[in-house]
Amino acid sequence: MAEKLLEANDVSVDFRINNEYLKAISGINLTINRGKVLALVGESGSGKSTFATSIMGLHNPEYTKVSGSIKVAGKELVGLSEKEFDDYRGVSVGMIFQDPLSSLNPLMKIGDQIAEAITVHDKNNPEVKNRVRTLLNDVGIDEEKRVADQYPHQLSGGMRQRVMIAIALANEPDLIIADEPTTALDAIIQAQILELIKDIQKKKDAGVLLITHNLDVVSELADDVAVMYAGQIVEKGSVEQIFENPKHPYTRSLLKADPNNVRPGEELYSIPGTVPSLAEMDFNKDSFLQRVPWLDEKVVNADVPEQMEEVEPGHFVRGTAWKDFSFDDVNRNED
Ligand SMILES: Nc1ncnc2c1ncn2[C@@H]1O[C@H](COP(=O)(O)OP(=O)(O)OP(=O)(O)O)[C@@H](O)[C@H]1O
Ligand code: NI
Repeated sequence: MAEKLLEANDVSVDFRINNEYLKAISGINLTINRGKVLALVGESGSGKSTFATSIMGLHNPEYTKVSGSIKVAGKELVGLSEKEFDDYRGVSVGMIFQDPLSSLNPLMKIGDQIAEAITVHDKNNPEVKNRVRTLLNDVGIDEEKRVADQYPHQLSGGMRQRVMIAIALANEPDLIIADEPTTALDAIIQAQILELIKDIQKKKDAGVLLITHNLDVVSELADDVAVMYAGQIVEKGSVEQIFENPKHPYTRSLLKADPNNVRPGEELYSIPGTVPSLAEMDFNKDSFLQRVPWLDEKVVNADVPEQMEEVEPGHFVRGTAWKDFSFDDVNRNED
């Protein structure tokens, strides 16, 4: 049996807004095995970061409720105190954020920040300096001595992201979460950083949760894909299943709207409508159907079975409306 590094079962997150709790994600079931990359995709506002943040224990408990079960390397995280989360964070799981500049301390030298990430958990380690250099080397920085003495603003965006990755790796976590790790970088640097994440993942045999809007990146890096819409997983499976045999109309729409697929001279398809706000969400329905203009109201408003349907081994789809869809339907006009 493959070792499960992440097991999320029936995970929900509610945010308190104006004294009322609103659900942002609901019923999330996802697993990542050792050595595997799971890509989480979906439009802006679908709940991807809300899920990632719950694994890191970074939601403010004063206005956030996380329920269900999230196990990392077998350890239950839901219900941990902040102190317990502090001991866990960075040790079993490391996170790479989109914007390194806002996550790094502007007043602290790079070497000291990496050392801090190590020493938080092993304060008297005499080898810290060496370890910092090794980490910088691991993320492809050759001039590790010079870089260790610099401040974040003295580095390029790509270098800063490498430093962030070094920090995420400081304690050799089994699980790495990368939330849009390359969005702020230009194309060449993006490719280098992704290559780096892939190398590290292979070398450490880590599990990776990769959140990205770039489906090319997904097809290159991911083993499995989960598609999120309006706070729920609407489809999941292997990367081949999702790309070659997409079932849910949302998955099909996302693939069709992929800018990597647009041919020269062709206009890029954009999905009509928008992702619902938290107040508008209905977790008993297949929310995406509201954005399919030609669908019958009865179909749109039908309640959806709680369990996803397994359409082929390991390939799961939410709801039933997809059964009536052909691939061309995504394209269909109202007439
Ligand atoms: N702390 C919060 N308080 C209230 N609402 C929140 C909070 N964080 C996120 N939300 C809401 O939850 C929903 C999901 O947001 P989330 O950031 O998880 O989406 P996302 O899929 O990561 O989007 P993006 O691709 O833009 O990063 C959105 O409607 C967002 O406004
Ligand atoms: Ni996000």
